[in-house]
Amino acid sequence: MSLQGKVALVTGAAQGLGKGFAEILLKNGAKVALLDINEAVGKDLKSAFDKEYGPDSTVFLKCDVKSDDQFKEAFEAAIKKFHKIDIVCNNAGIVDEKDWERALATNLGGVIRGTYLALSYMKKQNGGHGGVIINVASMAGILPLLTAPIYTATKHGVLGFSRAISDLSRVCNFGVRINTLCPSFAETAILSSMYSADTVKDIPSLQEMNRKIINTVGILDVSVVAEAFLQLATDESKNGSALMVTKKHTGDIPFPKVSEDLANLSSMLPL
Ligand SMILES: NC(=O)C1=CN([C@@H]2O[C@H](COP(=O)(O)OP(=O)(O)OC[C@H]3O[C@@H](n4cnc5c(N)ncnc54)[C@H](O)[C@@H]3O)[C@@H](O)[C@H]2O)C=CC1
Ligand SMILES: CCCCCC(=O)/C=C/C=C\C/C=C\C/C=C\CCCC(=O)O
Repeated sequence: MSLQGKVALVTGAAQGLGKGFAEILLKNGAKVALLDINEAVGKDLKSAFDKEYGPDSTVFLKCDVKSDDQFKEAFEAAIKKFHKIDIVCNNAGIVDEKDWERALATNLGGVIRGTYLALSYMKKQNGGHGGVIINVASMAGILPLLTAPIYTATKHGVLGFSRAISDLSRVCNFGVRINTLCPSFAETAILSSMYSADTVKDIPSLQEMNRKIINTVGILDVSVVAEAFLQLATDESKNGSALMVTKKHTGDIPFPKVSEDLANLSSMLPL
């Protein structure tokens, strides 16, 4: 699928991976609605993008993904500006092991809200013309990160929700592909939480353990994760994929698609 003339909406777009996703979309000819809770950083990024891609290629919309109202208003403002939406990336996420309800509402709640809103605008049954949703989980959606159990739970939730809703979208012919991105550690501000009291509380040995984990698995460049994101957006054979991105390998996690072949269900369960 060519991105020329397509319209995308990215949450948590002001910095880090979201900024990388927005930039690769712009480089490939899409227009992008940049949503973020951080207005100052988001507006600075919009100004930088204006110089490179022209002022009509992006819009910055202040939006907290924890708020139904703000999220809906942002979708409406994006459609008012660009007249349609083809691609939605639910990327905003935080680490907060102390206020676990905030972490859950942001990481999992934000993805669920964003996915339902995207479907309501894009699915064919509502008069939409289809599209693609990319939800950002993490390798911590597949493996446990012992220093961040709440974060791990939210990302397992993102992956589970995305797999189920993508099966539903496929079986019900919504015309919307839904894929999940599962990166390992990448070079962004969120990594500082690996060494902060919010994550490791007052157990210094866990900080050392985090250092060892990161030294062992390495840190990805944002551009590598952005290329993987681009695959999920443009490759129309990717529908219900969960793409893992590590220093060694980028590839689909080989989950079975049970909804397409219920006949193999019993062989997958210990019944
Ligand atoms: N950097 C990494 O090592 C990895 C990050 N991820 C995930 O990638 C996503 C992006 O993270 P990074 O770019 O690394 O972090 P980051 O901290 O650099 O960027 C996160 C962005 O989300 C925004 N944000 C936070 N709460 C928000 C809210 N309630 N509403 C709207 N925007 C909000 C922030 O203002 C910020 O611009 C997150 O979901 C994270 O869990 C996944 C795997 C690895
Ligand atoms: C709490 C900080 C979160 C940082 C962002 C993030 O989501 C990073 C996740 C990376 C991996 C998490 C999963 C398990 C950790 C253990 C081994 C990692 C093996 C992955 C690999 O690269 O081979």
